[in-house]
Amino acid sequence: MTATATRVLVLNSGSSSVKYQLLDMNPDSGGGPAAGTRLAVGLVERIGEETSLLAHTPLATGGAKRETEGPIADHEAALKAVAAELSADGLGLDSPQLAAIGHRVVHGGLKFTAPTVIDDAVLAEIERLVPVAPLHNPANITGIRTAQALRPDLPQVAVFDTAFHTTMPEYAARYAIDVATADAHRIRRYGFHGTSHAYVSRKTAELLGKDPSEVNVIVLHLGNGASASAVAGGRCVDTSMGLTPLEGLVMGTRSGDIDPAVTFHLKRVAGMSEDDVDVLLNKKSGLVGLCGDNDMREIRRRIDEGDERAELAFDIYIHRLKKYIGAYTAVLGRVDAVAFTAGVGENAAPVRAAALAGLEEMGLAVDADLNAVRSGEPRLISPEYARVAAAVVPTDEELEIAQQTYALVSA
Ligand SMILES: Nc1ncnc2c1ncn2[C@@H]1O[C@H](COP(=O)(O)OP(=O)(O)O)[C@@H](O)[C@H]1O
Ligand SMILES: CC(=O)OP(=O)(O)O
Ligand SMILES: [Mg+2]
Repeated sequence: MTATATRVLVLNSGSSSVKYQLLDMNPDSGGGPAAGTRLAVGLVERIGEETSLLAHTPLATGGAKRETEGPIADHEAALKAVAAELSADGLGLDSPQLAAIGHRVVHGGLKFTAPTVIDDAVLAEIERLVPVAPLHNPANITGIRTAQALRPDLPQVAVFDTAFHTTMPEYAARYAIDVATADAHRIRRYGFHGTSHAYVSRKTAELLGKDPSEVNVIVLHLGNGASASAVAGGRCVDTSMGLTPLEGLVMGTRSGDIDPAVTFHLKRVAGMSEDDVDVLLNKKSGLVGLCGDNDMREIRRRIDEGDERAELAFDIYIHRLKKYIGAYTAVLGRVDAVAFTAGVGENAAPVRAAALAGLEEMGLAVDADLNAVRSGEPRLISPEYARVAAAVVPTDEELEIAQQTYALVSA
């Protein structure tokens, strides 16, 4: 790495999307903590469909957002299209200012508890974990391989969703199943979205004017994938996702918690195959399974029109969320704040209002005016009298990945 190489490209490859940001980590910082100035941001959606969309905004040049629609077959093609967009703005991957590429990797198992420079052995381990993150790790691997091919000389860093959760106590991480079987197959609760839970719990402490070590926070990361975590003094003590990102909350297309006997029943009685059940629970369940839509905007629109299926889906989603708020209040003993984040948590005021409704005895309340505010900034939505703060705290997985990546390669 040269002294002038202060930029980091972050790739957050999801099952059908890639989010990316190019950041400068050291804009004349005079040795202070790497801030992270965004030079370009973008998103490729609906990869593998006819109507893929690449939206790219070159912030460094002050250029407007450019949207390109048309089929993008796979993650490799998506990354090459992103590289071409960056080049068009003079921000190409060939830049000597690029210090590293940081990758979100969803499953890191037990081995990876910190950001890691990727070599063949690391890549092999991420590959070994594909069966426990089938929607995510393959996309992450393609992202890494494509980036390596474009810039073989650069450090590629993996930042794992699971890392933040490795502090969970054994009694929260273990399933109550035969210990020998669990250990032989490394079956335990790993938890995901950790980069977001870490970032948001820290930002929530900041919003309260406290040090992270002083506060207990329940973080509700509600995106398409969704998870809750209980964070005590900056350390994760429980989280809702498990061996895979299927456990826990009701999600866009995933069932979340379910009696495992449902799967035996589907195979023995309904005649479904292992793969059928996998697809059912991961892709055809959750909100989409309940009402045909996984986008909360569309669900709210349908409810406003009196659609009962959409309303029931919403109620099931909220009921599960409430159960986790209650459970994590008990786990933490004292809660200082409940923080909503990610696409639904940051934007859907009715979800926040419904999730906290009736929890006054637990010290929780929502101020309707504050809850209606739209802003990209962390903000309180609880009235002053509430014993527990409720907040909207926008997540920034890409910034967190960039900071962790830069800290590792510039050390
Ligand atoms: N304005 C909005 N109102 C309600 N829900 C929204 C809004 N914008 C986005 N969402 C929800 O956020 C989801 C995407 O969240 P996001 O955190 O980007 O998910 P992911 O990273 O899993 O793709 C959408 O599926 C939609 O349900
Ligand atoms: C782990 C996980 O569920 O990620 P996402 O929300 O990006 O699907
Ligand atoms: Mg996400």
